[in-house]
Amino acid sequence: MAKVLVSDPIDQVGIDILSQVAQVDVKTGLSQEELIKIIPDYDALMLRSGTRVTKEIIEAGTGLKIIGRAGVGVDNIDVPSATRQGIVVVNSPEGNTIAAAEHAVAMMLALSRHIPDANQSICQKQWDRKRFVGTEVYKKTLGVVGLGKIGSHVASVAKAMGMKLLAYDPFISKERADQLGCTLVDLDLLFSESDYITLHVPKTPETTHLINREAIAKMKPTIRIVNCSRGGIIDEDALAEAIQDGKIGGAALDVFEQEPLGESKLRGLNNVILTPHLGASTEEAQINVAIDVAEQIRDVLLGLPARSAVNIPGLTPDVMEKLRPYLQLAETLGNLVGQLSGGRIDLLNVSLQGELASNDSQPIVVAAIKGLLSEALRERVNYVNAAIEAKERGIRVVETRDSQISDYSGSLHLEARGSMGQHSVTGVLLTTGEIRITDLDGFPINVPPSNHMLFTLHRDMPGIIGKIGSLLGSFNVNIASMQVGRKIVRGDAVMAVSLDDPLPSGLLSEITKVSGIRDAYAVKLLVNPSK
Ligand SMILES: NC(=O)c1ccc[n+]([C@@H]2O[C@H](COP(=O)([O-])OP(=O)(O)OC[C@H]3O[C@@H](n4cnc5c(N)ncnc54)[C@H](O)[C@@H]3O)[C@@H](O)[C@H]2O)c1
Ligand SMILES: O=C(O)[C@H](O)COP(=O)(O)O
Repeated sequence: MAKVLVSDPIDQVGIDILSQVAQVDVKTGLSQEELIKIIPDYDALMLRSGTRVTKEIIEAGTGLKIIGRAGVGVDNIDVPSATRQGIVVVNSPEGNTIAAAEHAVAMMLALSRHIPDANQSICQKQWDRKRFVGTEVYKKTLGVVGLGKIGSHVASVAKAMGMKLLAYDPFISKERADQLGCTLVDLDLLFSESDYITLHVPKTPETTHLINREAIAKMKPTIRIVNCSRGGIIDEDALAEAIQDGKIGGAALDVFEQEPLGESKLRGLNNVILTPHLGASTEEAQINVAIDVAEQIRDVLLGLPARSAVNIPGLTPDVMEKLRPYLQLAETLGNLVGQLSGGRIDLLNVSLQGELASNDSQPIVVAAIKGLLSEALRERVNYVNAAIEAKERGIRVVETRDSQISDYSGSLHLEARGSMGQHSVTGVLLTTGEIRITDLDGFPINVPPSNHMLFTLHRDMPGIIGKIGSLLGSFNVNIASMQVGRKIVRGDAVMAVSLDDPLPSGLLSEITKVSGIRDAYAVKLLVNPSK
């Protein structure tokens, strides 16, 4: 039975889903060393933002197939290392959107009406109404930085409260901003015109310290800043200084450069509200993310695709069902062209022809690369790391589509070029789902792939087929089927022979010595025996 480690608190509903297919161990608060020690035992890891999944943990997790983040941000996971190791990383992109957006709105209103300070004062038995006169958000300008899922919801709620909306998001269309009632502006204008700023961007090199001394200098002295996105988007020292110097009106932060928050100048300042990364902490959001991620872990452990993988294209089960035979076709052809080419490959051309050209090509291209590399990398290559392995090996992958080309309803053509020359193969799927190899190096053939195959390039002349047959017979190798493809009579031809047995060592070189044989290739393909 598969084993899943849950290293942060997640809702029981997630544990129940995982328990259908795996032994689930919940061990929270582990140190890096403890995690490194136990992770080799597990097939899957499920976590929130509390666990840092470093390169060392990933390298120790030799059995890991999937890491599931019960939330949005995967910045606590070394995704490139997971990808290199072929581990799928999944998250829940929408499960906590509403929770985080509502927290941002709550922070904005709490800042405006001094709610935490007023609460503290009344708890200290004071009745101070003068000190806590607030401001209304109605008719004030809110600058939304990042108009994605959370930013959009905040914008809609703010609109309903009568706020004017400015937005900065270089990746969002004017139409989308218009739909939300936001005016898209540049950052400088957003800084100078806003009464409130709310941040909803991922942490990237561009967004790190987006709110710094220079940015603060452009803002109104009454500005209130809310950050419920990621720590580090605000320069916390610059912010604390600006609050102390009265250069801004206030700030509410849910996320911090270091979490848990250590020594910080922000603690205890007037007009500053701090919460311990509570954006996603609602009952509803925790149920949503736990179900979303646990289901994906369960599916991957059962060999099904994940719907929200961050390091491979997410495929819904119905799309996967449709694509599965094509992935098998692409992998088989990739494996075949890789073995024909041998040596170092520099270029793989993947051409989707006919009806196949209308499919989502990315998984098909990845399957072809996986097949190509499987000779060298065996089970180390999978759908997650195939593209990165190809890149690291200097293999340029070019994809073309032509809906006009195919003789069949849809075909896949692969061409590999490398240190030992160039080879091409074409294959199709029959209506039964079976694969046919329909072309090899430009010669038309029609053969199903089989576990043991022999291909020759030879001169089309009398007697050559008989000689190959006798040679195979003399080594006790049984022929299952044989076919010759040629373009002109007595020109060049290819022979595709399916064998019941592997080619014994030494036989291939005997075959190449037969007069008229230009080249011969022994190929092993992984073929489902039922097909
Ligand atoms: N506090 C919490 O508990 C909590 C909960 C959920 C999400 N989050 C965080 O909130 C943030 C937003 O999440 P989301 O689900 O809305 O993500 P999202 O991907 O839907 O939206 C992010 C938006 O930021 C925009 N963006 C990217 N780079 C930008 C840049 N340089 N300048 C301006 N805009 C830029 C993108 O175009 C996108 O529209 C993320 O950082 C996420 O990790 C925090
Ligand atoms: O990225 C997220 O989903 C939020 O930061 C929530 O993090 P959490 O799951 O640790 O609450």
